[in-house]
Amino acid sequence: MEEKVIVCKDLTKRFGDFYAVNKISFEVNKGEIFGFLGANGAGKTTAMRILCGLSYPTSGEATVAGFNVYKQTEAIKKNIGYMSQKFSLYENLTVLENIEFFGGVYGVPSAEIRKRSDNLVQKLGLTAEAKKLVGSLPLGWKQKLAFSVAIFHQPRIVFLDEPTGGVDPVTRRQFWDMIYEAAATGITIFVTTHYMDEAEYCNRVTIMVDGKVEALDSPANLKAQFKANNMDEVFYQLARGAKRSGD
Ligand SMILES: Nc1ncnc2c1ncn2[C@@H]1O[C@H](COP(=O)(O)OP(=O)(O)OP(=O)(O)O)[C@@H](O)[C@H]1O
Repeated sequence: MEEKVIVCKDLTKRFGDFYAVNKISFEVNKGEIFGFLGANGAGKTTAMRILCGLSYPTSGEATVAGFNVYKQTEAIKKNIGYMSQKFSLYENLTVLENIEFFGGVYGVPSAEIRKRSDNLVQKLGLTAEAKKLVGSLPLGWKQKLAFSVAIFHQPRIVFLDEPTGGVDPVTRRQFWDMIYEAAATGITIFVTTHYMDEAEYCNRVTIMVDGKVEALDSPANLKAQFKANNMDEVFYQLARGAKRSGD
């Protein structure tokens, strides 16, 4: 049987009488690339924050890497990586200093950090930039480095919140190669995106509308189910009925 690394059952988050996340249920398998889609305000960030151990649900159940989102948030944080377009690296530290800093935060021993960081800058083709400030790198490189840093401690799951926002298509493609490589090593990828071509790269995709999971399947099955040529059409069919407007 496939190992489930995220299990959610009727997970709900209420702010006053507003249901930001409304009884969502799904399971994510080990090594899976799980896309989490929805229009602005659908509830993706709220759900993701709960799964990262940063916020408590109002009701429902969830475990992440086997740990309970109500009682074991510290254990969850140790077993995940997180990256978002907004929260990235320290611009005023060099490439190597960022790797050292975040490696340390995530509890990787110093000798191991040194060993792995050399390999990493080499693999990224950043050897010449290793001692340059991250602020001086192009956005695409920053995002690739941020992803590498987010999985530096070899977490069970990495949460990516719109990781490729604003990045050009070629670099996005390279970014996805890195995602595939990480998934092949057994790291589970939980990713939100607004790019529908990226949805096609996921093993399975969830589409949230107004706090609820309206669809969950592989891109191929979703396209068949909605008689659509691409994920853009699937998304449009589901999201056009949304009550919550974007910001
Ligand atoms: N702390 C809060 N208090 C009240 N309402 C909130 C709070 N956090 C989020 N919301 C509301 O919950 C809804 C879902 O927000 P959320 O940020 O999870 O959506 P999202 O799907 O991540 O959207 P986006 O793509 O814009 O980030 C929104 O209507 C938002 O205004």
